[in-house]
Amino acid sequence: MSKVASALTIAGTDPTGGAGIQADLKSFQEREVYGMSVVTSVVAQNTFGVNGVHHLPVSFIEQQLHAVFQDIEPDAVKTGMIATIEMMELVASVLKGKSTHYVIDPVMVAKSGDPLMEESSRKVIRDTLVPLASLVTPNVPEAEILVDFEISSTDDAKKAARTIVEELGAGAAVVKGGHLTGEAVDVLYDKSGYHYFKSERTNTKHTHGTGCTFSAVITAELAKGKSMADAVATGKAFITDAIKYTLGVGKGNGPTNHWGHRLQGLPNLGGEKVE
Ligand SMILES: Nc1ncnc2c1ncn2[C@@H]1O[C@H](COP(=O)(O)OP(=O)(O)OP(=O)(O)O)[C@@H](O)[C@H]1O
Ligand SMILES: Cc1ncc(COP(=O)(O)O)c(N)n1
Repeated sequence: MSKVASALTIAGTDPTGGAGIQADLKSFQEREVYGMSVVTSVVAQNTFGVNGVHHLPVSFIEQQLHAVFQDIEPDAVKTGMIATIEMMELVASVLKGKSTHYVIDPVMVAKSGDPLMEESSRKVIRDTLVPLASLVTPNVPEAEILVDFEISSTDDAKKAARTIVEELGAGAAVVKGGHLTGEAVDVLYDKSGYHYFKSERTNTKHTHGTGCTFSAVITAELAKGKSMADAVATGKAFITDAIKYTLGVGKGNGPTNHWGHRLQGLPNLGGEKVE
């Protein structure tokens, strides 16, 4: 019997299921990868915003990581919300020297504007975790913090992606264009050069958890042995449909539709296309 690919997410929670660990596990499942999760912070949030954050003790995060790695070696790992320097150092110590694919979604601030990473940790992620990553997936504000310059165009995003690889030491970087205007263009830079992933911009407020889902799908594809460019292409196609076929769940900025990719041509299965 061939072994199913497995992926581990190390991240914070969203009890309403649209972002964080919950979105990651749904994405792994949709891509037919066995999903595992280690919780860093329990977040009381919904589609309106964040009401409270409870960081787990670092020793308990370590115990969870030990439980996973003692038993099931994941084919790929992704980190999302890693709020404190101590948590970053722990994750770095566990992943250092491992050949497992490692995707960092450097979650800093939720779409609602609520902080998910301590201010003091924002630069530290550059030195502790970024050099260990196969791929870093910042949005524009996160990339600006990592590279220390302003990003207001796809050209700036190109420069940022290259800087994250050549100066900060990541294997690859994709700077997402969700926060820019015009078509939604994501720029990947890896050892083979630049790759562009473009889609129409859907006019919707229901984009809670887009970054989590995008990076989780990429992680799942890497776990299955896909190339970096193919994995990002699948992530982009998946998130485009997940945004396009809105679910109408939640009273605020709703979650994306993890079944969206199944709905192409079948718009009555539970998602409404945003026109
Ligand atoms: N309105 C939109 N229409 C189409 N694609 C979009 C839209 N907004 C974002 N995207 C795409 O969604 C993915 C995630 O990008 P985004 O910049 O929103 O990430 P993010 O800010 O980290 O997300 P989040 O913080 O909500 O998890 C990218 O592939 C981006 O191009
Ligand atoms: C635990 C956790 N991780 C990541 C996000 C980012 O998602 P968004 O920016 O869409 O709120 C979030 N809200 N919560």
